[in-house]
Amino acid sequence: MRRRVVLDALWREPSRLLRLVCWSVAEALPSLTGGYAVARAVDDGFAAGRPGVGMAWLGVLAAAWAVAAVSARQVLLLIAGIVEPFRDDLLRRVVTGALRAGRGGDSAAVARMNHQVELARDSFGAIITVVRSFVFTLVSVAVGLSTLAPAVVPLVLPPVALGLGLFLVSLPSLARRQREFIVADECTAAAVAAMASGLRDVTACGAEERVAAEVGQAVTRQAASARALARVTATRTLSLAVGAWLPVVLLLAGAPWLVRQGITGGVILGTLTYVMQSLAPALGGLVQGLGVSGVRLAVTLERILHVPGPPALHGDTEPDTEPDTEPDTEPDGARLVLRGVRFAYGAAGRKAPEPVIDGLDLDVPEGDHLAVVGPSGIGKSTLAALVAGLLTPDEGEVLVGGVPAARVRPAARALIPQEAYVFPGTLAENLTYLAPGATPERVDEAVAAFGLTDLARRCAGGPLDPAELSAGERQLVALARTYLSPARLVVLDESTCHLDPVAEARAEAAFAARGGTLVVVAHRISSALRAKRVLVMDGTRVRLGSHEEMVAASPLYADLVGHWTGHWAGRSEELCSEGLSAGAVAEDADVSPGRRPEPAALGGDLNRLDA
Ligand SMILES: Nc1ncnc2c1ncn2[C@@H]1O[C@H](COP(=O)(O)OP(=O)(O)OP(=O)(O)O)[C@@H](O)[C@H]1O
Repeated sequence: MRRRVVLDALWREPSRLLRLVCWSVAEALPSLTGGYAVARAVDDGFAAGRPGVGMAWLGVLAAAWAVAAVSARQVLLLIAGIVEPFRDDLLRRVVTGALRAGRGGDSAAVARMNHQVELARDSFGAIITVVRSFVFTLVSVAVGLSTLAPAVVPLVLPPVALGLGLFLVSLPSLARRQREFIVADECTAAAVAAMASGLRDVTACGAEERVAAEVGQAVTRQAASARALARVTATRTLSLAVGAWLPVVLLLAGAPWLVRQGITGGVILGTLTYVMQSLAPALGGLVQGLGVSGVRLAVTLERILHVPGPPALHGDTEPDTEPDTEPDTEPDGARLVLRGVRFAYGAAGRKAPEPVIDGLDLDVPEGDHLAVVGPSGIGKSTLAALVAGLLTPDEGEVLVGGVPAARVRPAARALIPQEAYVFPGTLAENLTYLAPGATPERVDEAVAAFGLTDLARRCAGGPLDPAELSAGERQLVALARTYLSPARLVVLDESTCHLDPVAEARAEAAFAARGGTLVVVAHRISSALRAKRVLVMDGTRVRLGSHEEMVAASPLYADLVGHWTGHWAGRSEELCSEGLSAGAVAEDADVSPGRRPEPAALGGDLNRLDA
């Protein structure tokens, strides 16, 4: 397919090709006459004491260069006449393909392909130029040398043939490495572009480490392919050394022998001119041009024409690096199902790491309100990231509305991490970032529901300076933003940790009343009390049930509740004196039967209990 497209472009207008051959002959005149003119200028002119004759031969050379300059212009126009229709043909295929695939509106895909078409066009033009130049130069030099002195031909053409052969032998592996490098380069560019365009969301979701690891992987892969390419490029340098410089060495070393054969100094100088002025640059251009443009043309044509190629990077063991084009899917509701989920941090190939989550089954029906509790470092945030599709399980599956979490349309679910993200814009802009169509009434409702009225009054429609907001205010903005969003699955990963208990209760109540499925990684045990069900993570064991069931069934949970109770029993009086709602405090301080009061020493923060 690729070969046919290229040959079609070359043979589309045979008369143009013929004219190109003719002008190429004219352009190669300096290569044909250069060495001969120099030899004659020296032997018959300057060395023979006839500078006029010498200058006349140099004049012949100058005339050849003048003809070559005019011819170069014609050659350029003729090559453009071949290359531009080639480009049009490719572009037509791209646009037609996009329309047939029903991607007429995907202007970004067409623009990307258009860029590939431009690359293919430039590469094709470069290849025609260097191959044509090398062929005509080689033939011209061979003719010129044979005319000048057949005895020097064995010192020049065999090394050139050897160098050319070496290059052609190394070409497939050079092409493969070059291709790998281009693909790796594109992967890095794609990873960085995706990161840059989604920076705000990356920060908002707390996915910095994961994204940095992904981009880092792409950079490492590119560095490896660059090193591999550099190694093969050394072969290219060797072929240039043999083809372009060995004849020079042979001529200089063999000069005494040549002189004994009756070869004059002028002829040796003329032969050196042929080698250094014509052959070496032409061979260099060929090696460089085919090595870079040839491979680029093959790769871009492969993309444009959808020809399946060899594995993209580093042989068969490497993962496929083609961008994942599977579209995001709208989930059917917000039921959350985990089946046999196992997840461990650590790079493939290293010693198998301990799983953070192992064999987890969980069914959270739509509309449920689940609190996740457990000691610090047990895997609550990992579970939240799996549910939000930021991590993919090593085994098992995480389904949201029947769709694998990583494939769920981003707008359908939201994860709010501890570190809330507020950008420098107005409060309204921050709140409607995930819901651009939200009415002012809805925004006011969210402002009231999350206790942002004071902040709204303070900034009076002006821009927020995130650095001037307290950590709690930033969390309230992030919570209200998600509240307004269309997400049906909301995961709060300790995203209320900077709020006081009253504000936390108000925020969770707002989300519970909003509908959809709510998963709260609890920062305080009061979150668990408000939830319909509690998931207690204890090592890789988990228990699920109502608060009462968990108090009875899980010693760890009973222990956590006990610590919390003791703390808040001591804090309630203090909170009342700070002017907080007595009802809210009473709710927070409510002690259900079965909770063991403990001293206040550990405070209300669940994470202060170690596993
Ligand atoms: N990016 C990572 N790479 C390697 N290990 C990690 C990574 N993130 C977390 N871990 C490890 O996984 C385990 C679970 O971490 P996770 O953050 O899920 O716990 P957690 O229960 O949310 O803790 P906390 O309540 O303190 O936030 C910990 O041992 C942690 O060190």
